[in-house]
Amino acid sequence: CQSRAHSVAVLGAPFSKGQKRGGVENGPKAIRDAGLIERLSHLDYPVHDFGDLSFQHLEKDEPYMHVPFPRTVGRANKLLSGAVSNAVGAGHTTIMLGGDHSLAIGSVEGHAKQRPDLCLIWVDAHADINTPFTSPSGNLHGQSVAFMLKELQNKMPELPGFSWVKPFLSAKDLVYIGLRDVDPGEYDILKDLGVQYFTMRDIDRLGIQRVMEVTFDHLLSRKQRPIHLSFDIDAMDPSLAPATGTPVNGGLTYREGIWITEEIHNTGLLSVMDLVEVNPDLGASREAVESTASMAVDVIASALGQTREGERTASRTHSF
Ligand SMILES: N[C@@H](CSCCS(N)(=O)=O)C(=O)O
Ligand SMILES: [Mn+2]
Ligand SMILES: [Mn+2]
Ligand SMILES: [Mn+2]
Repeated sequence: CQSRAHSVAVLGAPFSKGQKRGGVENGPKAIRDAGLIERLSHLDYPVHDFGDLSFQHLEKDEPYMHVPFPRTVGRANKLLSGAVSNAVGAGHTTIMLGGDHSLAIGSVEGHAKQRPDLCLIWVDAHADINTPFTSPSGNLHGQSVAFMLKELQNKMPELPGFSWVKPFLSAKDLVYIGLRDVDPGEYDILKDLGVQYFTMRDIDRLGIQRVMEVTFDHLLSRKQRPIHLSFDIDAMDPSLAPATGTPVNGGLTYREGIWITEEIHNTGLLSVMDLVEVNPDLGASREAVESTASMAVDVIASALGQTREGERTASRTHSF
C-alpha cells in the first residue's frame, strides 16, 4: 500500500472576505457536520483537529481600486500562513477547510516557508490568477495565484495588507486541472508564462488518467517533492457540488474528481490540501448543501488514502 500520511491536521478557516457572497465562512462547519473527522479516523492514522482559526474583521478597510477588504484578507492570510507553517513543521499532513479561495495565499505561502520546493496542483473551474488590474470583479478569491508567482511580481500593485507576501512560486511548479471559466486577462497570463493547464475539454480529449500522468511527469520527473493540492469544490460538476459561490456547468464527474485525489495520494507526496468554496448558504435545499459537503469529505478522504477497492483487515493475532 502506498505510504500513509504520518498524522493529519485539520484546520478550519471560516473566512469569506475574498468574495462578496455570505455563507462561505460556514464551510468548515458544513464539512465537519458531514462527518469529516469520523471518516478520516477510519484511515488509521492520528487525526488532530486544530479547530477553526478566528479572523479579525478590520473596521477601516477601504477598497483598493475595485478590490474589497484588502487589509482584512491580507491579515487573515498572514494568520493562516503561520498556522499552516506550524502544522507542516510539526510533521502533519495538513487539511485546510475554507472559506473562500483567497485563503490559498496564506495556505501555500505558509507551506512554502517549510517546504520551498513544493509544487502546486490547482483543481478548479477557475484559474484564480487575475491581478487587481485584470480582475473583472476585484474579488481576491480570483487573484490568489497572482500573489504567489515570481514571474508576476512586476505586474502586481502594492496592495495594502499584503506587504508580508513575497512571491515564492515559479510558473513551472504549477498545474491547473478542471478549467472552464478563464478571464481574458488570466488567459494572457497563462499563455505568457507557459503555465501547464488542463481544461475540461483537455480532460475529455485525454481522459483523467493521462491528465494525471502528464501532471506528475511535469511536476515530479526531475525530482520528487511535496505536493500542495488546492481543491476548489466548484471544480466538481454543479450537479455534485451546487452549494458554492461561482458554479460553472460541465465540471468533473465524481469519478474524475476521486481519480485525481487517489492518484495524488498514491504519490505519497501530499503535504497540504485546501478544500475551499463550500457555501452552505447557497444550497437550494438541505440535500444540496449535504451533497456538496459530502462531496468535499469524499475528495479529502480519498486524497488521504480512502480507497474504492477496499483493503485488508488490520493484521490480527489469532489466539485459539
Ligand atoms: N474569474 C472571476 C471569478 S473567480 C472565482 C473564484 S473561485 N475561488 O474559483 O471561486 C473573477 O476573478 O472574478
Ligand atoms: Mn478557486
Ligand atoms: Mn472556482
Ligand atoms: Mn493508501
